[in-house]
Amino acid sequence: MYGVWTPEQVRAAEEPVLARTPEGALMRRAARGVAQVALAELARRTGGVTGRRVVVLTGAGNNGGDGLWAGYELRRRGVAVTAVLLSPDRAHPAGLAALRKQKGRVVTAVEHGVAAVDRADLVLDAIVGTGASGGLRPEAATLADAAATAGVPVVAVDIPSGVDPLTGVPGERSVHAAATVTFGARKPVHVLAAPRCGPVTLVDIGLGPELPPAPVTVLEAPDVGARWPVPAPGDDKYTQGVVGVAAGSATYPGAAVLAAGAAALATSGMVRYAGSAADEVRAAWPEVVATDTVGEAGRVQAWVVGPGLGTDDAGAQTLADVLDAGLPVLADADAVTLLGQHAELREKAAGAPVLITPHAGEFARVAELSDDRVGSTRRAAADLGVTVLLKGNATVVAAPDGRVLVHPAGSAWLATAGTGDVLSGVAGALLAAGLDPWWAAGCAAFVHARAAEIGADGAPVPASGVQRALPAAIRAVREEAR
Ligand SMILES: NC(=O)C1=CN([C@@H]2O[C@H](COP(=O)(O)OP(=O)(O)OC[C@H]3O[C@@H](n4cnc5c(N)ncnc54)[C@H](O)[C@@H]3O)[C@@H](O)[C@H]2O)[C@@H](O)CC1
Ligand SMILES: [K+]
Repeated sequence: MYGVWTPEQVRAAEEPVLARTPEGALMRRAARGVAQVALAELARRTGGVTGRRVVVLTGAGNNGGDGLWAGYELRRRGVAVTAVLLSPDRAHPAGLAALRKQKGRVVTAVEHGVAAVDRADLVLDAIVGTGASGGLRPEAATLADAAATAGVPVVAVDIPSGVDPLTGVPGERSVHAAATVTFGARKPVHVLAAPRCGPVTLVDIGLGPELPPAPVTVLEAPDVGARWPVPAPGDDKYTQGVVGVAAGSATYPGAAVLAAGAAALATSGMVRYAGSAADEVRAAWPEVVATDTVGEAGRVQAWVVGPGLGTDDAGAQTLADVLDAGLPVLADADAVTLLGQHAELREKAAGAPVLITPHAGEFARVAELSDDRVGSTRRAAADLGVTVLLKGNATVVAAPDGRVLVHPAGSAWLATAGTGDVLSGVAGALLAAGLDPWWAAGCAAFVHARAAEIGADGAPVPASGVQRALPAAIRAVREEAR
């Protein structure tokens, strides 16, 4: 796992390091890291570096300074470098002088910049970094658009300009980077808007000892694989955790089949099903023990409740029964809507080991959702007293105690009907196996996204295909944990 820090925290950590290092040393180190990635990209894409053309889109602040110093490093390796100054009188003086001394070309008129971009092999986006506010201004946007139109790859310095460093929300016009080089610590944009950043390289500038505990964690395959519950020699079907699924209806049996099947594939304990889709569940998954009501279901260690449940009185009663059982509960879909509608259900859930898994629309029924998805999820978890998993291309998970993780999906194949039901089955099975809700949510989100990639393999995959790929995904993360 690795951490992500806010731009404000990174700035605060930089201060003491800047104070004890010679002037400009940090920026030089950052710039060398940028140049290294740029050289590797040039070599990979064009087969060489000497004589290749790189354009540095240069803003007014230190991000522009990084770009100019990177341009200087590239000149020293024989690259033809053109810097386009967006604020000529505020360009970083030392960086500009260094580039000029190495005979780098410097232009200020946007049309000259566009012409240079059109002919470039690579563009460095040093327009704006963590000092950003809002989307790109018109001149910068014209240059970024020129790179996109000409198909010239962009390496972003620190962050893709025009994308909010804290929330990852792109402004009206912003940079699409093929790769990003960041300094000192990863920032939220790198995981919340991962597709905008491309692969992120982290350059060490010595901030480590000055950084506070990471406010956001990102899980990696070994973290998930090492925690995935598998049977030990002394286990039987009960000791590994029995998960109950109260989902689906005669009208929507699919949700029940997807959730119960996913639970059966996720862990090797036992799955019980309670609801009016019992026949369909039994037909698809003969190993699931199906009954018509929660009361008849028998003992379980956790409940999955909500997908296809309905939001009528019967649905509310089922959710109340499940919450009254005092076991870990995964509440999804209609169960989230019901929580939004009934204060007494929210009271039952508060402080209990409950995990809710809303998409943005469902989230808005239980809490306020702003552009700051991490902040909104953290607040919702604290206010509701439950662990919250906010779905999206980047999944955000927050526990009431303040722990937050983000899982960037890596692909968008999960954007299809029914995948949420699969996720709820997996997360519920992990709750039944004894994982705490935050870990259950994080591990489920990870394996779910991996299953989508495996199931899709380059072509759209339906939810049942994601479900089928769960064993391969679990196998892969367990393998990586070895
Ligand atoms: N503090 C340090 O010593 C280090 C800073 N580093 C770099 O410094 C950056 C932060 O530098 P700054 O604080 O100077 O801020 P930035 O360079 O990110 O941006 C500030 C400037 O950009 C302009 N600006 C803001 N929003 C804009 C927008 N939407 N479009 C166009 N221009 C916009 C502002 O007018 C301001 O002059 C980091 O991202 C990183 O690249 C690195 O060199 C590492 C060391
Ligand atoms: K940038």
